[in-house]
Amino acid sequence: MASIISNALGRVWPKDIVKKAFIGGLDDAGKTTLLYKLKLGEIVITKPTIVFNVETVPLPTVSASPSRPPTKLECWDAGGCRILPLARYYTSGFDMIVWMVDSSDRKRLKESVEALNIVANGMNLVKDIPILILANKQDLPNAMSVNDILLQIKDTCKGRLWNVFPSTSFRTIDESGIPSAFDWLLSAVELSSPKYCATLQSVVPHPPNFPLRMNTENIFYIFLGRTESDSPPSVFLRQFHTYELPSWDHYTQIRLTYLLLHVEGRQKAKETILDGFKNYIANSKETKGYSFHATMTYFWMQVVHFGIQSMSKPPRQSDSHALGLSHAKFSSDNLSLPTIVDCDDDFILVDDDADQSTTSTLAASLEDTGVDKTDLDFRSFLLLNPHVADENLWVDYYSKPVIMSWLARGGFVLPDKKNLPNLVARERVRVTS
Ligand SMILES: Nc1nc2c(ncn2[C@@H]2O[C@H](COP(=O)(O)OP(=O)(O)OP(=O)(O)O)[C@@H](O)[C@H]2O)c(=O)[nH]1
Ligand SMILES: [Mg+2]
Repeated sequence: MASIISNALGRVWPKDIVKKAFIGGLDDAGKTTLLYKLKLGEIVITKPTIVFNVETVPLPTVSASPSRPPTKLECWDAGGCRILPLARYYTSGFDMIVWMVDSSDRKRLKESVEALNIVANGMNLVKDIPILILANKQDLPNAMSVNDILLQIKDTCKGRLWNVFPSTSFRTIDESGIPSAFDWLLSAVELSSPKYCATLQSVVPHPPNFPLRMNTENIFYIFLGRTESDSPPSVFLRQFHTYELPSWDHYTQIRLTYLLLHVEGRQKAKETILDGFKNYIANSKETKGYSFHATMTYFWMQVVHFGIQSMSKPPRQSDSHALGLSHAKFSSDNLSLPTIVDCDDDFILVDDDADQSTTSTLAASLEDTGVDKTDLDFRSFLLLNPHVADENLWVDYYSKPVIMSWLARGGFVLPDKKNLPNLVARERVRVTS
């Protein structure tokens, strides 16, 4: 009887989901302060933690997020001084790692990265779980930027889902950067779980540098729905080459851009996308009323590429196999963070991809396997980059007269409002005082 009542109550008031987080970092990084900020909503006076503080706290979320199943975090706040050498004995059964860096302590960044390396890579138990790096104490004037920290840490996190977010406990929760960071982390945890397809409704990350415009959320859900009935990548790419895609809308162009960047690497894909889109519009029956726009095409290529790089994770091996791709092509090296070069078309993220096989070869090889019915990585990409659903994203970068000019249509024109999204732009994601 008791169980019937508890089941019925469970349906009306679903039980909280509890995820387990390992909160690590050097001593003095601000781990305990964060823990009690989450627990009590205020700053407490801390002493160096000897072993662990363990508290279950409500998940801080971005207020604009649609409702997730109620989620709590069981946080294991590890003492930076004494526990890190012993961390390997404790880090089992965790769903995520939160790594805190004191952004104001430039001298100890290397030490922090080395400690993270021990925790993240020194033990099998946490090999696949996502890592959120909090660039903490952003309220201090000399704080290092997210980008400084990201560039130091990227090799340590290679091959897994990770991201760096700015944070401070010395602001209100809404202004602390913490909700966006944990939104990303929970999405990453869900994406790491084999069950994530069933919980899509609960995952709408909001990367802090791309706030969602009104209506984008609805379009985003439509996009997610479309991934379920998408043709396999091989068929889709073949249709692109034979000018037979069923539609030529924003979704189609984003998916094409995503697949081509993934498959060919940025340098080769740049050509395929610019020339290919131009030819497609000229030759397809579905493109009446469209004209090729070089700057817009380039703009979206940059946004999608930035999104792929921000995911910082190669497709799961099983997906690569399902897609009929060689593991070498999708090795984590290929998707490591890019180098940033300053060249004549703004700051560009560059992949030095050695493998430059053509898309049509890929389409053929994918088709040979006959097993590429899933397109999970594009779904993952959408989940972590919902802003790509916003067809008007260019408005933040270009004024209308510039983007509508003949010059911009015929060739690439730099934005007149702000730089194109790139790793450098992440620096601006700072907590303002
Ligand atoms: N300015 C600033 N100070 C912070 C912030 N977070 C924590 N602190 C301060 O940093 C110091 C260390 O904070 P703790 O939370 O004890 O650091 P911890 O990482 O738990 O340190 P251990 O327990 O020794 O590993 C304290 O003086 C905090 O008040 C922040 O966001 N901004
Ligand atoms: Mg502590």
